[in-house]
Amino acid sequence: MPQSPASQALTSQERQWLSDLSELTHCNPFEPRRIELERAVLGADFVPDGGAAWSLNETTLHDERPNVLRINALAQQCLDRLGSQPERLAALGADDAARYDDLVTYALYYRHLAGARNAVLVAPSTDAASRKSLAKVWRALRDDRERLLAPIHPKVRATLTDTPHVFACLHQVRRAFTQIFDCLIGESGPAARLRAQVWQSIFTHDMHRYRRTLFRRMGDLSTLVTGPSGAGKELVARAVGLSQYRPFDPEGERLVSDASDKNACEPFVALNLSAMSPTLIESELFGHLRGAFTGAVADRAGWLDLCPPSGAVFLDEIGELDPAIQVKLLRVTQSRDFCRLGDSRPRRFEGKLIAATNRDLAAEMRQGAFREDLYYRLCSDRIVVPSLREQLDDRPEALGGLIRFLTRRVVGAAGDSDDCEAESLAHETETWIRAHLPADYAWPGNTRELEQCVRSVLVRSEYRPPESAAPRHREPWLDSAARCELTADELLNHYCRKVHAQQGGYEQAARLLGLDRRTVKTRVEAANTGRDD
Ligand SMILES: Nc1ncnc2c1ncn2[C@@H]1O[C@H](COP(=O)(O)OP(=O)(O)OP(=O)(O)O)[C@@H](O)[C@H]1O
Repeated sequence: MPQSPASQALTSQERQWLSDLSELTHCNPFEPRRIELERAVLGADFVPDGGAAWSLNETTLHDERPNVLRINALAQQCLDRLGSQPERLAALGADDAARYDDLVTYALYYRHLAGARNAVLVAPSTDAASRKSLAKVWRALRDDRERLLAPIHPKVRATLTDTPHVFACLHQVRRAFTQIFDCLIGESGPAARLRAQVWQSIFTHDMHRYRRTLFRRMGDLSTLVTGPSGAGKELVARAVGLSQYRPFDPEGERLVSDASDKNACEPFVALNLSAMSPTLIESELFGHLRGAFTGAVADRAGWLDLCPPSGAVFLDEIGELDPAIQVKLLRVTQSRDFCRLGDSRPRRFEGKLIAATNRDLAAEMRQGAFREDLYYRLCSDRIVVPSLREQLDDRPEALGGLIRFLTRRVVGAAGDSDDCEAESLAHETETWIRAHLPADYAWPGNTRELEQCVRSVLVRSEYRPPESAAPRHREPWLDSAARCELTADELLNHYCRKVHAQQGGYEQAARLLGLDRRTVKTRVEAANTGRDD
């Protein structure tokens, strides 16, 4: 068997390039580091595309980004070159073989799993037709991988990951990417950081370790999603829940524990605790035996029972949970055990628990309204969802992108004429908002409110904000200006920021202010860094 360090099969340049590509395949695609790795892999071929991290916009789909297309082409060239020299592959040591395997995995992901046409593969419930497509993709990927790895020395090849696990991981990556990239939209810094947090909650910060061992254990960690109402907590929970690892069974050519498994429910079940009585919550979660309470006419399995190992139960508004049920839930988070109402036989919860709240759970805990031990069980993996206001403070232009996304959803854009309809509604809504709402409007209902605003403009050509949102806070810098406490520079910085927020872009603000775009940007950034209001 060839020894790792002695292997001369790769030149040092090739080894470095493969190492960079390997890092790229294992990094969080929503962190700025991903862009740096693209730059390292592409060298002079890298094209700056303006983004600090991947985000959805109307023109670029993730697998159509120019840098991704270039990396794909380079990966294919490298595969062709090494493939035409099997004697070099036969001489690879274990470390180099692992690097080469990452190249193969990368190329096969883009060949077989990425791309809009394969969206059917990642749908949560799998019908017969999509199972057939999945089996077809599996066979193609397996055969390609076998062929590409065949020249490697058998003993070295045995150290590489087995193909079903590779396929299961790639499928999971595809599902997670779709859930995060396509559903959690927003071009601001806080929205980008949210996507990165969600990816990390699924795969942790170390994808190597995740693929080696953690993929089996993530269900043991509960996730807590916090943030204001309507900001997208359920969307985040859904993204995490639907992106859990599902092993692949090569015999049955299917992902294990899919919705067709006996007794298993859908992989993501959401319960809104604030809308249910304590008895109903217990019965829904834990299940009950016949006669356990008035109205329990038959035995019933709870969602904790029905949830498949790769699924998730989402408890919305966890802050409202009755103290007696908190105790039972604590047991589930500690030992995964629970009993049905009226039963003493312990049962096991196999899935993942995700909870959300818009309350300050730490404060509730200090006041004794929420159990401390349960709080600490839940908060090891916490995702904080930013408010819409935070997103717009960071980047006022993000409003346009969000409106376009929501109008497409409202109009249901599917073809060219629907697209035009959505575009015109988006324009109408944005114009209305900029003309009628203050630039610093608080959006107390967050993205949900923005969606309502889109609908309202569609129906009534106007939007009436809730009364509670009407009183606006007065920006402190205006008071400082009235007291003549600001320097001319500070005054101009704040004024530029206000105009920029109202106009929604640097270009427009520069026109109105009679300044050049760069000056406006510098002054807005100076006002933001000062953060004195
Ligand atoms: N980042 C986002 N991208 C796309 N849509 C979003 C985003 N955030 C929120 N939405 C949309 O806003 C609405 C409210 O989202 P969601 O129900 O997830 O909020 P929530 O924080 O769970 O609210 P609540 O606290 O009231 O339960 C949904 O229609 C959702 O699709």
